[in-house]
Amino acid sequence: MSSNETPRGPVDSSRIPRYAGPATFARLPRLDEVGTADVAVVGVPFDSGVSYRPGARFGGNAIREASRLLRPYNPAQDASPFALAQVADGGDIAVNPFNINEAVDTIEAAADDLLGTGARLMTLGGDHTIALPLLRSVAKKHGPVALLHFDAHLDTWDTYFGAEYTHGTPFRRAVEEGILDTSALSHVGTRGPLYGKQDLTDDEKMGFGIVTSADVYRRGADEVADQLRQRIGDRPLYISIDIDCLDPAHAPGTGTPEAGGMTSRELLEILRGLASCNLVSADVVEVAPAYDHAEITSVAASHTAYELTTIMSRQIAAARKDAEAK
Ligand SMILES: N=C(N)NCCCC(=O)O
Ligand SMILES: [Zn+2]
Ligand SMILES: [Zn+2]
Repeated sequence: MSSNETPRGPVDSSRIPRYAGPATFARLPRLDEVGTADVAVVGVPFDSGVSYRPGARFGGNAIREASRLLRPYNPAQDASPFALAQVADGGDIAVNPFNINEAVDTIEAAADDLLGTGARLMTLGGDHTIALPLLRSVAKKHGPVALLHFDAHLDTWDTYFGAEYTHGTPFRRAVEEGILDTSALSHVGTRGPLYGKQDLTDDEKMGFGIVTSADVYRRGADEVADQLRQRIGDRPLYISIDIDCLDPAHAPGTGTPEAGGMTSRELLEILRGLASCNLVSADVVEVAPAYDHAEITSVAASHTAYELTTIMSRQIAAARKDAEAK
Protein backbone atom coordinates (compact mmCIF):
# COMPACT_ATOMS: atom_id res chain seq x y z
CA MET A 1 0.00 0.00 0.00
CA SER A 2 1.40 3.39 -0.84
CA SER A 3 1.06 6.17 1.69
CA ASN A 4 -1.82 7.95 -0.03
CA GLU A 5 -4.10 4.91 -0.25
CA THR A 6 -6.61 4.18 2.48
CA PRO A 7 -6.33 0.66 3.83
CA ARG A 8 -9.27 -1.61 3.24
CA GLY A 9 -10.56 -2.62 6.66
CA PRO A 10 -12.74 -5.38 8.05
CA VAL A 11 -16.35 -6.10 7.09
CA ASP A 12 -18.67 -3.75 9.02
CA SER A 13 -20.23 -5.90 11.73
CA SER A 14 -23.01 -3.37 12.34
CA ARG A 15 -24.28 -4.11 8.82
CA ILE A 16 -23.30 -7.69 8.12
CA PRO A 17 -23.62 -10.05 11.08
CA ARG A 18 -20.21 -11.04 12.27
CA TYR A 19 -21.06 -14.71 12.16
CA ALA A 20 -21.97 -14.55 8.44
CA GLY A 21 -19.65 -15.44 5.60
CA PRO A 22 -16.30 -17.20 5.45
CA ALA A 23 -13.83 -16.35 8.22
CA THR A 24 -10.73 -14.29 7.58
CA PHE A 25 -8.67 -12.95 10.46
CA ALA A 26 -10.70 -10.14 12.11
CA ARG A 27 -12.99 -10.14 9.01
CA LEU A 28 -10.23 -8.42 7.06
CA PRO A 29 -9.98 -8.62 3.27
CA ARG A 30 -8.06 -11.46 1.70
CA LEU A 31 -4.60 -10.61 0.46
CA ASP A 32 -5.60 -11.35 -3.15
CA GLU A 33 -8.39 -8.76 -2.81
CA VAL A 34 -5.98 -5.97 -1.90
CA GLY A 35 -2.89 -6.99 -3.85
CA THR A 36 -0.24 -6.31 -1.25
CA ALA A 37 -0.38 -5.77 2.48
CA ASP A 38 1.75 -4.17 5.18
CA VAL A 39 0.90 -7.03 7.50
CA ALA A 40 -0.06 -10.44 6.11
CA VAL A 41 -1.86 -12.79 8.47
CA VAL A 42 -1.06 -16.30 7.30
CA GLY A 43 -2.11 -19.74 8.50
CA VAL A 44 0.28 -22.68 8.61
CA PRO A 45 -1.81 -25.84 9.07
CA PHE A 46 1.03 -28.16 10.06
CA ASP A 47 1.28 -30.37 13.15
CA SER A 48 3.49 -33.27 12.13
CA GLY A 49 6.18 -32.09 14.57
CA VAL A 50 4.31 -32.68 17.83
CA SER A 51 5.45 -34.90 20.70
CA TYR A 52 2.05 -35.42 22.33
CA ARG A 53 -1.49 -34.45 21.33
CA PRO A 54 -1.91 -33.63 17.62
CA GLY A 55 -4.44 -31.16 16.21
CA ALA A 56 -2.70 -27.77 15.87
CA ARG A 57 -3.13 -28.06 12.10
CA PHE A 58 -6.66 -26.80 12.77
CA GLY A 59 -5.44 -23.89 14.93
CA GLY A 60 -5.27 -21.18 12.29
CA ASN A 61 -8.85 -21.60 11.19
CA ALA A 62 -10.06 -21.79 14.80
CA ILE A 63 -8.31 -18.49 15.49
CA ARG A 64 -9.90 -16.94 12.39
CA GLU A 65 -13.35 -18.09 13.57
CA ALA A 66 -12.77 -16.70 17.07
CA SER A 67 -11.47 -13.42 15.62
CA ARG A 68 -14.90 -12.52 14.19
CA LEU A 69 -15.62 -10.62 17.39
CA LEU A 70 -12.55 -8.39 17.26
CA ARG A 71 -13.43 -4.72 16.75
CA PRO A 72 -11.48 -2.17 14.74
CA TYR A 73 -10.34 0.13 17.59
CA ASN A 74 -7.86 -1.17 20.15
CA PRO A 75 -8.22 1.02 23.25
CA ALA A 76 -5.33 -0.64 25.07
CA GLN A 77 -2.94 0.75 22.45
CA ASP A 78 -5.13 3.71 21.44
CA ALA A 79 -4.97 2.65 17.80
CA SER A 80 -7.13 1.44 14.93
CA PRO A 81 -4.69 -1.12 13.56
CA PHE A 82 -6.56 -1.83 10.32
CA ALA A 83 -6.83 1.87 9.45
CA LEU A 84 -3.17 2.64 10.16
CA ALA A 85 -1.86 0.03 7.75
CA GLN A 86 -3.17 -2.53 5.31
CA VAL A 87 -3.61 -5.80 7.18
CA ALA A 88 -4.92 -8.70 5.10
CA ASP A 89 -5.47 -12.42 5.42
CA GLY A 90 -3.05 -14.28 3.16
CA GLY A 91 -4.77 -17.66 3.55
CA ASP A 92 -2.79 -20.77 4.39
CA ILE A 93 0.62 -22.06 3.40
CA ALA A 94 -0.31 -25.57 2.25
CA VAL A 95 2.42 -27.92 3.46
CA ASN A 96 3.13 -31.63 3.20
CA PRO A 97 1.91 -33.36 6.38
CA PHE A 98 3.94 -36.51 5.61
CA ASN A 99 7.37 -34.95 5.13
CA ILE A 100 8.60 -32.55 7.79
CA ASN A 101 11.73 -31.48 5.91
CA GLU A 102 9.73 -30.63 2.84
CA ALA A 103 7.15 -28.77 4.96
CA VAL A 104 9.89 -26.71 6.61
CA ASP A 105 11.29 -25.76 3.19
CA THR A 106 7.84 -24.87 1.85
CA ILE A 107 7.15 -22.58 4.82
CA GLU A 108 10.50 -20.83 4.39
CA ALA A 109 9.90 -20.27 0.66
CA ALA A 110 6.37 -18.95 1.23
CA ALA A 111 7.61 -16.61 3.96
CA ASP A 112 10.39 -15.39 1.61
CA ASP A 113 7.76 -14.52 -1.00
CA LEU A 114 5.56 -12.64 1.47
CA LEU A 115 8.41 -10.78 3.17
CA GLY A 116 9.75 -9.97 -0.31
CA THR A 117 6.59 -7.93 -1.00
CA GLY A 118 7.48 -5.74 1.99
CA ALA A 119 4.88 -7.29 4.32
CA ARG A 120 5.47 -8.22 7.95
CA LEU A 121 4.12 -11.63 8.88
CA MET A 122 1.59 -12.51 11.54
CA THR A 123 1.54 -16.29 11.32
CA LEU A 124 -1.13 -18.51 12.86
CA GLY A 125 0.10 -22.05 13.57
CA GLY A 126 0.43 -24.90 13.40
CA ASP A 127 2.82 -26.47 15.87
CA HIS A 128 6.00 -24.79 17.03
CA THR A 129 8.16 -26.47 14.37
CA ILE A 130 7.08 -23.70 12.00
CA ALA A 131 8.98 -21.02 13.91
CA LEU A 132 12.30 -22.28 12.48
CA PRO A 133 11.58 -21.69 8.77
CA LEU A 134 9.87 -18.40 9.63
CA LEU A 135 12.95 -17.23 11.54
CA ARG A 136 15.21 -18.33 8.68
CA SER A 137 13.23 -16.18 6.32
CA VAL A 138 13.08 -13.18 8.65
CA ALA A 139 16.86 -13.41 9.26
CA LYS A 140 17.52 -13.37 5.50
CA LYS A 141 15.83 -9.99 5.42
CA HIS A 142 16.92 -8.43 8.73
CA GLY A 143 20.00 -10.38 9.82
CA PRO A 144 19.99 -12.23 13.17
CA VAL A 145 16.92 -11.12 15.13
CA ALA A 146 16.10 -10.71 18.80
CA LEU A 147 13.65 -13.40 19.92
CA LEU A 148 10.97 -13.17 22.52
CA HIS A 149 9.54 -16.62 23.06
CA PHE A 150 6.39 -17.03 25.16
CA ASP A 151 5.98 -20.70 26.06
CA ALA A 152 5.67 -23.14 28.94
CA HIS A 153 8.51 -25.02 27.24
CA LEU A 154 12.07 -24.17 26.31
CA ASP A 155 11.86 -25.66 22.80
CA THR A 156 15.65 -25.75 22.77
CA TRP A 157 15.88 -29.54 23.05
CA ASP A 158 18.09 -31.37 20.56
CA THR A 159 16.13 -34.19 18.90
CA TYR A 160 13.10 -36.44 19.41
CA PHE A 161 13.34 -39.98 18.01
CA GLY A 162 16.37 -38.68 16.14
CA ALA A 163 14.29 -36.00 14.41
CA GLU A 164 15.88 -32.53 14.22
CA TYR A 165 12.80 -30.60 13.18
CA THR A 166 10.07 -30.93 15.82
CA HIS A 167 8.03 -28.59 17.98
CA GLY A 168 10.45 -29.07 20.88
CA THR A 169 13.61 -28.12 18.94
CA PRO A 170 13.13 -25.03 16.72
CA PHE A 171 15.15 -22.58 18.80
CA ARG A 172 18.20 -24.84 19.25
CA ARG A 173 18.30 -25.22 15.46
CA ALA A 174 17.90 -21.46 15.06
CA VAL A 175 20.83 -20.76 17.42
CA GLU A 176 22.97 -23.37 15.61
CA GLU A 177 22.16 -21.70 12.30
CA GLY A 178 23.20 -18.27 13.58
CA ILE A 179 19.87 -16.65 12.70
CA LEU A 180 19.19 -15.30 16.20
CA ASP A 181 20.88 -12.37 17.92
CA THR A 182 22.11 -14.28 20.98
CA SER A 183 22.46 -11.10 23.01
CA ALA A 184 18.66 -10.70 23.09
CA LEU A 185 16.91 -14.04 23.57
CA SER A 186 14.23 -14.54 26.19
CA HIS A 187 11.73 -17.18 27.16
CA VAL A 188 8.65 -15.95 29.02
CA GLY A 189 6.15 -18.14 30.86
CA THR A 190 8.53 -21.07 31.29
CA ARG A 191 7.47 -23.75 33.78
CA GLY A 192 6.91 -27.44 34.30
CA PRO A 193 9.04 -30.58 34.49
CA LEU A 194 12.15 -30.96 32.36
CA TYR A 195 14.22 -33.99 31.30
CA GLY A 196 17.11 -32.87 33.54
CA LYS A 197 18.91 -29.82 34.89
CA GLN A 198 21.13 -29.93 31.80
CA ASP A 199 18.16 -28.62 29.76
CA LEU A 200 18.56 -25.32 31.61
CA THR A 201 22.34 -25.24 31.38
CA ASP A 202 22.22 -25.89 27.62
CA ASP A 203 19.56 -23.25 27.18
CA GLU A 204 21.58 -20.67 29.10
CA LYS A 205 24.67 -21.44 27.03
CA MET A 206 22.67 -20.70 23.90
CA GLY A 207 22.11 -17.22 25.33
CA PHE A 208 18.52 -17.41 26.59
CA GLY A 209 17.26 -15.60 29.65
CA ILE A 210 14.21 -17.03 31.39
CA VAL A 211 11.22 -15.24 32.89
CA THR A 212 9.17 -18.02 34.46
CA SER A 213 5.40 -17.87 34.81
CA ALA A 214 5.95 -17.48 38.58
CA ASP A 215 8.24 -14.47 37.88
CA VAL A 216 5.44 -12.88 35.86
CA TYR A 217 3.02 -13.46 38.72
CA ARG A 218 5.42 -12.11 41.37
CA ARG A 219 6.84 -9.13 39.47
CA GLY A 220 3.87 -8.16 37.37
CA ALA A 221 3.45 -7.56 33.66
CA ASP A 222 4.74 -3.95 33.59
CA GLU A 223 8.04 -4.69 35.28
CA VAL A 224 8.58 -7.77 33.09
CA ALA A 225 7.84 -5.77 29.93
CA ASP A 226 10.24 -3.00 31.03
CA GLN A 227 13.04 -5.50 31.56
CA LEU A 228 12.40 -7.21 28.22
CA ARG A 229 12.28 -3.88 26.41
CA GLN A 230 15.66 -2.94 27.81
CA ARG A 231 17.17 -6.23 26.71
CA ILE A 232 15.72 -5.96 23.20
CA GLY A 233 16.53 -2.28 22.58
CA ASP A 234 16.04 -1.31 18.93
CA ARG A 235 17.06 -4.67 17.47
CA PRO A 236 14.70 -6.23 14.91
CA LEU A 237 12.44 -8.41 17.05
CA TYR A 238 10.56 -11.62 16.33
CA ILE A 239 7.89 -12.68 18.85
CA SER A 240 6.90 -16.34 18.93
CA ILE A 241 3.91 -17.16 21.11
CA ASP A 242 3.12 -20.74 22.00
CA ILE A 243 -0.40 -20.49 23.40
CA ASP A 244 0.60 -23.04 26.07
CA CYS A 245 2.43 -20.16 27.79
CA LEU A 246 -1.05 -19.58 29.21
CA ASP A 247 -2.39 -21.71 32.03
CA PRO A 248 -4.59 -24.59 30.84
CA ALA A 249 -7.48 -22.67 32.45
CA HIS A 250 -6.86 -19.94 29.85
CA ALA A 251 -5.78 -22.21 27.01
CA PRO A 252 -6.99 -25.80 27.37
CA GLY A 253 -6.92 -26.33 23.60
CA THR A 254 -3.27 -27.15 23.14
CA GLY A 255 -1.10 -30.21 22.69
CA THR A 256 1.32 -30.15 25.65
CA PRO A 257 -0.46 -28.36 28.52
CA GLU A 258 1.40 -27.54 31.76
CA ALA A 259 -0.17 -26.33 35.03
CA GLY A 260 0.75 -23.03 36.65
CA GLY A 261 0.78 -20.75 33.63
CA MET A 262 0.20 -17.08 32.93
CA THR A 263 -3.25 -15.56 32.55
CA SER A 264 -4.35 -14.16 29.20
CA ARG A 265 -4.46 -10.74 30.89
CA GLU A 266 -0.77 -11.02 31.82
CA LEU A 267 0.21 -12.05 28.30
CA LEU A 268 -1.74 -9.22 26.64
CA GLU A 269 -0.38 -6.66 29.11
CA ILE A 270 3.24 -7.73 28.54
CA LEU A 271 2.72 -7.44 24.78
CA ARG A 272 1.26 -3.94 25.11
CA GLY A 273 4.31 -3.00 27.16
CA LEU A 274 6.48 -3.95 24.16
CA ALA A 275 4.68 -1.68 21.71
CA SER A 276 7.79 0.45 21.13
CA CYS A 277 9.95 -2.52 20.04
CA ASN A 278 10.79 -3.01 16.36
CA LEU A 279 8.52 -6.01 15.77
CA VAL A 280 9.34 -7.40 12.32
CA SER A 281 7.15 -10.52 12.41
CA ALA A 282 5.39 -12.82 14.86
CA ASP A 283 3.66 -16.15 15.24
CA VAL A 284 0.96 -17.61 17.48
CA VAL A 285 1.20 -21.40 17.55
CA GLU A 286 0.00 -24.61 19.20
CA VAL A 287 -3.75 -23.92 19.27
CA ALA A 288 -5.35 -27.36 19.04
CA PRO A 289 -9.12 -26.81 18.87
CA ALA A 290 -10.12 -30.42 19.54
CA TYR A 291 -9.15 -29.96 23.21
CA ASP A 292 -10.70 -26.51 23.46
CA HIS A 293 -13.95 -25.58 25.19
CA ALA A 294 -16.17 -22.66 24.23
CA GLU A 295 -13.30 -21.28 22.08
CA ILE A 296 -11.39 -20.26 25.23
CA THR A 297 -8.03 -20.91 23.60
CA SER A 298 -8.81 -19.54 20.17
CA VAL A 299 -10.33 -16.37 21.65
CA ALA A 300 -7.12 -15.85 23.66
CA ALA A 301 -5.04 -16.53 20.54
CA SER A 302 -7.12 -14.13 18.41
CA HIS A 303 -6.65 -11.32 20.94
CA THR A 304 -2.95 -12.10 21.12
CA ALA A 305 -2.62 -11.83 17.33
CA TYR A 306 -4.68 -8.60 17.47
CA GLU A 307 -2.23 -6.97 19.91
CA LEU A 308 0.70 -8.08 17.76
CA THR A 309 -0.84 -6.75 14.53
CA THR A 310 -1.63 -3.50 16.35
CA ILE A 311 2.03 -3.11 17.33
CA MET A 312 3.12 -3.73 13.73
CA SER A 313 0.51 -1.38 12.20
CA ARG A 314 1.43 1.44 14.55
CA GLN A 315 5.08 1.11 13.65
CA ILE A 316 4.36 1.00 9.93
CA ALA A 317 2.21 4.14 10.21
CA ALA A 318 4.83 5.93 12.31
CA ALA A 319 7.61 5.04 9.84
CA ARG A 320 5.47 6.31 6.97
CA LYS A 321 4.83 9.57 8.76
CA ASP A 322 8.56 9.99 9.41
CA ALA A 323 9.37 9.32 5.77
CA GLU A 324 6.77 11.87 4.63
CA ALA A 325 8.16 14.51 6.98
CA LYS A 326 11.61 14.18 5.34
N1 LIG B 1 6.41 -26.61 21.76
C1 LIG B 1 5.60 -27.26 22.51
N2 LIG B 1 4.34 -26.88 22.63
N3 LIG B 1 5.93 -28.32 23.23
C2 LIG B 1 7.25 -28.88 23.28
C3 LIG B 1 7.21 -30.06 24.20
C4 LIG B 1 8.26 -31.02 23.86
C5 LIG B 1 8.24 -32.26 24.75
O1 LIG B 1 7.31 -33.04 24.62
O2 LIG B 1 9.16 -32.43 25.51
ZN1 LIG C 1 4.95 -25.10 24.62
ZN1 LIG D 1 6.52 -24.30 21.98
